[in-house]
Amino acid sequence: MNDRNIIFIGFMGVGKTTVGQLVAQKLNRKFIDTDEEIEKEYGIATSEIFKKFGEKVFREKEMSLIISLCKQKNLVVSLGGGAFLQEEIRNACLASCIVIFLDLTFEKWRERINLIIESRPVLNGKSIEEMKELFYKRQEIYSNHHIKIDTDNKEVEDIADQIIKLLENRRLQNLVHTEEGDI
Ligand SMILES: Nc1ncnc2c1ncn2[C@@H]1O[C@H](COP(=O)(O)OP(=O)(O)OP(=O)(O)O)[C@@H](O)[C@H]1O
Ligand SMILES: O=C(O)C1=C[C@@H](O)[C@@H](O)[C@H](O)C1
Ligand SMILES: [Mg+2]
Repeated sequence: MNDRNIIFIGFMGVGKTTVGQLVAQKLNRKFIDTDEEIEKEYGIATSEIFKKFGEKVFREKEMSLIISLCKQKNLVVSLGGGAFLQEEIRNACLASCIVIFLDLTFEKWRERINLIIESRPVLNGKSIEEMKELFYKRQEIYSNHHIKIDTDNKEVEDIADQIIKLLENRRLQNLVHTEEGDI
């Protein structure tokens, strides 16, 4: 496996934190969840940060944190679901890291709403139709990725194993290409 950071992107609740943590553990890499890092810094939950300081402050923190993480190596990083809205973040991640998009259909995502609704301020007060609209609107920003993983009906463990296998295959392919290029 090369030393580039592995970055997880995707809509709120698709499993970036859960899968990212497991991938890091299996690869013996340090894991960072950007939401958790920002929460640690403020000592309060994301929804409280939004309420007290506003979304703009959260997004600025998100930007400086992710840009600095992109300068490091060997990390597994799960981004907040809205981080890729910022072009600078997208560009930095795509240029220096392996960006993995965890995809989930809206039908499967809606089965998870109860697990996440309380802690995601962006979903707060939205009707299911509004959430659906946001879900589809966000797909465009997630189309900026290196690897896409369909996660419908898959266990977290299987998703993590699939990702590790894929990364290993890519590494082997790159080795072959490099050797061919050297001849
Ligand atoms: N493959 C899966 N199968 C079943 N449940 C899952 C799966 N992946 C994640 N979950 C559950 O869905 C919920 C949301 O997962 P998680 O917090 O990892 O999402 P996230 O992508 O990090 O969201 P956010 O962008 O808001 O940080 C959790 O309760 C988690 O246990
Ligand atoms: O999709 C979003 O805009 C967000 C997702 C969460 O991970 C948090 O970063 C925050 O709640 C905003
Ligand atoms: Mg998360």
